Amino acid sequence: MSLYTLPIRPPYPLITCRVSPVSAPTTASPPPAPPSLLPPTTSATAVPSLTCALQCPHFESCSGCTHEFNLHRPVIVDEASNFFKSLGVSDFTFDSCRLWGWRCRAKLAVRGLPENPLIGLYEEGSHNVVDIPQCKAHHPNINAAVELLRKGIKELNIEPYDEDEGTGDLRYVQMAVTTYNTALPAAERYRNGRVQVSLVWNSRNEKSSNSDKLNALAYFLWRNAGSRSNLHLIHSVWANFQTSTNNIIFGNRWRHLLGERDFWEHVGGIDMSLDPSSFGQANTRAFDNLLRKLHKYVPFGASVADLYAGAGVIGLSLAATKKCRSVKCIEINKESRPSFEKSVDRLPKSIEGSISWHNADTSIDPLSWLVGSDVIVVDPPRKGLDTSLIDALRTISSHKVKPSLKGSSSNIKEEKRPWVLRERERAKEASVQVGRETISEDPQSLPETLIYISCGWESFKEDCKALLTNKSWRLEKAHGFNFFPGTQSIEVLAVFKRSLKKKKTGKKKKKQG
Ligand SMILES: C[S@@+](CC[C@H](N)C(=O)[O-])C[C@H]1O[C@@H](n2cnc3c(N)ncnc32)[C@H](O)[C@@H]1O
Repeated sequence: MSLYTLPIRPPYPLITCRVSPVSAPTTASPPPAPPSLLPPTTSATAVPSLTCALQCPHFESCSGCTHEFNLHRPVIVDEASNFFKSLGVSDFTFDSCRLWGWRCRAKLAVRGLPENPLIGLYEEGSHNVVDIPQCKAHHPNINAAVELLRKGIKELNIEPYDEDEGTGDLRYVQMAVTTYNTALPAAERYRNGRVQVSLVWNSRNEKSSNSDKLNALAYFLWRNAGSRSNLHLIHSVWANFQTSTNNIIFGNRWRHLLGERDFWEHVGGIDMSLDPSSFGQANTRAFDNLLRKLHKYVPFGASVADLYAGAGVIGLSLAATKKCRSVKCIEINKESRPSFEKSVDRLPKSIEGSISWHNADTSIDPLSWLVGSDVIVVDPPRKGLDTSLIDALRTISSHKVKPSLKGSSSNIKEEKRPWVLRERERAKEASVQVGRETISEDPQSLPETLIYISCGWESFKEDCKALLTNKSWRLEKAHGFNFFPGTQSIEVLAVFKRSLKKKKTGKKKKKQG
């Protein structure tokens, strides 16, 4: 196959259908369904479910999607709506977002043989890899890049990884699409996204014996679809080195091989740099919708703590759009730091507040991150909030914050635990401060707003109940976003307000009359 015939255009139109508040879509037109995939019915009543049907040939063999119909409204939306209603929030909204071609970031296993590589996801409950060349969730250019990779593996005799033997060259590939291209009209950017390819190579480093093959594969991709080719599909090629026999996809060593080093995306009103080693949201457009909704709940000039921050996209987006007095981002993965630093450099120069990023574990000494901020944003992994953070949030109202002589620290019980002191010291050393530290936050203030962004519905429900049971917080708003169409997962944005204790005045009520 000639490379110039690779499908860079989506086989189906990219459609967004928006539903808010919870109701059926009215404007979506479906992708043309391959006849063989249509359910055996022609009745008019079947039309609504087909309107938003997945129509993917890999459905059922691949574990990526679990639901074929009504992509615009996962069943869990009803449950979420009822859950929030039971907690007093009856105006839960759900944004259906883009239904096909939404995944801009995919990690795919590479198995099989050089002449017949399998590039895809594991079959449910097994380690058998299913090839998914026509995945309907992937941005179409991820599928195009996968086809090019497959061709390279065959031509260059690259050995896919053999899990049982621990042998082979290529273990996984991460494909991430950037739609940041200011040379194109805005309406064309998504469709013309370019792919950053990260090859997870089964060797310790770039000097290992199979590194010639790695370079040959990288050059193959670049020669055929890099910036000098007619088909500029590949943004860059990276290598990650991993020899461990566990299930962890990435090793610690990353090398940029070809193409642009920096990968930019425009979300939440800012330009954001994302190295392949940093966490990035898979559904870029839906994330942008969520960020724009989130902005509404943060007052201008607020002090914000962004916990589980990754490269700090939420915090930086708030710093730029809400002119925050201070923003501190807390993240456990040190690899996210360079992306944060590059993104800060692109913020408008007019931003005057203090911005910092801390390489720290939020579960250790969480109170120290909460005090001094007006708004806390948490965006934990699927397992939800760390117990120590929930405890700190639940008891925060009872912490007495007295003015200290230096005015620089709160009077929360003097810390003596050595591991906490060590973590504080380490986090201090590994932090990045931008802007004026002196105008930062009011060390006496306690947060009044908690914004919880969740990708794990079950853990969210537990955390939500835990926050509400002792009445330290009340739920004010909740919104859902279709981050993962084809699955039963949704992303939730929930806004909590801290219940302020009523002061006892000591005055007796005057008797009437
Ligand atoms: C769902 S991601 C969100 C990242 C970021 N908010 C974004 O949207 O790009 C969760 C992040 O939490 C980080 N994380 C996990 N456990 C953590 C912990 N105990 N302390 C701090 N960060 C943690 C992960 O490394 C990951 O970057």
